[in-house]
Amino acid sequence: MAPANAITGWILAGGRGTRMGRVDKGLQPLGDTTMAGHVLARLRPQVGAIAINANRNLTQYQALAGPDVAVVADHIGGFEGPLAGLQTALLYCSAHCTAQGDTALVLTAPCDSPFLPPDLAARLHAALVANDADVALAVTMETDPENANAAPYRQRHPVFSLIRANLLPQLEAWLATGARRMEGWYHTLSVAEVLFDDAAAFRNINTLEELQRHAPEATAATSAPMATGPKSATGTGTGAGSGSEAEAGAGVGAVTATGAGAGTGAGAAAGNGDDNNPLPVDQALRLIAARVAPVAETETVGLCAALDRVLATDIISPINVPAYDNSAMDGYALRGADLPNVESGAHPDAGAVTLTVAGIAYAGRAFAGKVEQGQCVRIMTGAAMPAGCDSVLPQELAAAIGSDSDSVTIAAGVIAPGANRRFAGEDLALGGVALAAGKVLRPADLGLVASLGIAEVTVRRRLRVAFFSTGDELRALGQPLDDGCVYDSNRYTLFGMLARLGCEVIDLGIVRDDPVALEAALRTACRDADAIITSGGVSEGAADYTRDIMALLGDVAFWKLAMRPGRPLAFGKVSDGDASAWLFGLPGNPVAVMVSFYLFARPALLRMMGATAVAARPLLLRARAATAMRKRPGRTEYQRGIVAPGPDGAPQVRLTGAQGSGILSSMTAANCIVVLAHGQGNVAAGDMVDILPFDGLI
Ligand SMILES: Nc1nc2c(c(=O)[nH]1)N[C@H]1C(S)=C(S)[C@@H](COP(=O)(O)OP(=O)(O)OC[C@H]3O[C@@H](n4cnc5c(N)ncnc54)[C@H](O)[C@@H]3O)O[C@H]1N2
Ligand code: MOO
Ligand SMILES: [Mg+2]
Repeated sequence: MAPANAITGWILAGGRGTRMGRVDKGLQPLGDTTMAGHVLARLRPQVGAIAINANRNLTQYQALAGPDVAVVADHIGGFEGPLAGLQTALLYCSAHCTAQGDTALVLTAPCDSPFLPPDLAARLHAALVANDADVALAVTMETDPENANAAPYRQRHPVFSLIRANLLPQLEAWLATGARRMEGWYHTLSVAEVLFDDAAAFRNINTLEELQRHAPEATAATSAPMATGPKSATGTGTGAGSGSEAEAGAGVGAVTATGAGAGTGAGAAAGNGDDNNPLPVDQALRLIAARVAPVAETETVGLCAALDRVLATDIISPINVPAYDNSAMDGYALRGADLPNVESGAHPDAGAVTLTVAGIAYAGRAFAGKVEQGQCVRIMTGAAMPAGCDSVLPQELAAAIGSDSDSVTIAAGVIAPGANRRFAGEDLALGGVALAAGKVLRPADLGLVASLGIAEVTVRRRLRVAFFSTGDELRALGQPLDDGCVYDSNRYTLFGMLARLGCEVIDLGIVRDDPVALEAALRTACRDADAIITSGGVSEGAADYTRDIMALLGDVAFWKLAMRPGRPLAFGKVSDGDASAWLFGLPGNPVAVMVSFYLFARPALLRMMGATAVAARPLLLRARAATAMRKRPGRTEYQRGIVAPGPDGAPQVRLTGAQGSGILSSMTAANCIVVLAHGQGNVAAGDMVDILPFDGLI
């Protein structure tokens, strides 16, 4: 078979188009066709077959490409980036390509690179064969446009690669760790780099402005004859990633960290989540945060019912609060210009003035007249400032009050002009954002909304979370405790943690280590819930079917995390027909289930509830260690602690005693978790450590 025939051209058009305002990039007009149209035209002569990998507007792509081109959506949903696109390519190839086994090859090209070289396939193929590599990818020499004197550097373009289709199992294993960057996976393969002279051929178009600018050139390019001719390949190596959006937007690494409690500290090595390379906590947090999204549905509820719910839309203040300038004190409203001049005399009485009381202003009953020079008004806290007045003398600061309360004497320097006056709108300004969407409504927020005269608010619907315990050894309350059995405590801890978060809970009970029962429970949970929390069965036990069934029903990664407790964790999406739910498979040990919940499930559930990233992040504080603490570097440890004021009044923390992950009493005794960072070693008494206080967390 001629090399070109063994190659399936795979146009990566499944991105979100984030940098272009979320438009479907491939369908953006460019010259005489669309961006994907150019890529198609340039790839077609180079390959045996061609397919477009798109996640939106599949019909339009089909119309653009014609009937001989397959249009294929990602196998895993959620716009997971080019590596998911590549997985789809390899799956597609195993089912549809004429070539199979060693000879089947996929050539990827992003839909936003309309100037790709006409000899891309030929040169990558020559290098792949010459080096007996898994992948051949394009490299260019680039110079820094900001610094003409800087040395040129090698730029790898992983989205322009020729890859063996039989690498599907390796790719799937890699994806199962949650990793999504093309370059990351390529580091595990043998890669041949091919240096192309024409760096401009790999330009990708990221903005509408660039699209317009390149239009004339693009039109010319499609009609130009295609040059061919392989050049020599260079060996394997590493380099920087391509600037293509397809790659940049793909990796979960592009998502900002979610947070506290991660504590990887300096020197956290990148792990992929297996036994030998446990995944650092912050990486797992990022992987999870990159996938979950808030539920879309909202509801409008009365103010009291909104407590602990998540605000769905900004609350814009319909009024100024306070609505009018008013007094902060009971006393005398006056004109600042009438105050005695501090400089006017050495004798304390020298600068005193006496003002005539012209009337009285109550909260809710304003003084209607105008205050003239030399006058003041007796005023109560909250009463509107009388016209002409800008300052209030608290009554206890008056030097003297006339016998009929008809005058008040003020000494020099007692108050400054403008004192004790509250301005209209100083709390909340008319038209301003009083509360922003994503706020978890607390008592102060209810009060603030009420101060605006607003009786109802729009909140996200409650999150529905199903949960169950797994394990044949578990007994429900009320059952006799047979030999070798334990009462199911995790379901009660989970109930408490979920209820505190304000979730609608669906308790699916204890599920035996039986594939049929586990599958039924997961399918039910998928249909009824947004998220599923299970405990147990995520480690390696011989009797555990949990992992197999989770994997069967969804795209679930089983990680080993660099943390203790809570080392094993399953996370992913399980589906039943159209229904799907995010699954958090927490470890069975009773402390591990809680730590994993607070660390991973809680922030993700809060994000799904619509809370802002900041609200979802647990708060870490510092406290002094009262005693030494043993700690092994290379994993984050979550020890149970009791924090209290030390001899100097500053927070001081001691451990609760035995820290085994089965010792639930360590959690009940604790009022905080001591978070010992990934890189940290033993802690000496007196060292400062991070703590996660339970108040606010649980
Ligand atoms: N060979 C290895 N063994 C284990 C590893 C490992 O990495 N390699 N990890 C250990 C760690 S760490 C944990 S944590 C556990 C997690 O195991 P599973 O998630 O598979 O949980 P189970 O085996 O089902 O149960 C563990 C433990 O917890 C008790 N349990 C479970 N559910 C409940 C419940 N609802 N209420 C009360 N107690 C429960 C269960 O009886 C076990 O004692 O794996 C280690 N092993
Ligand atoms: O997660 Mo396990 O609890 O570390 O013992
Ligand atoms: Mg187990």
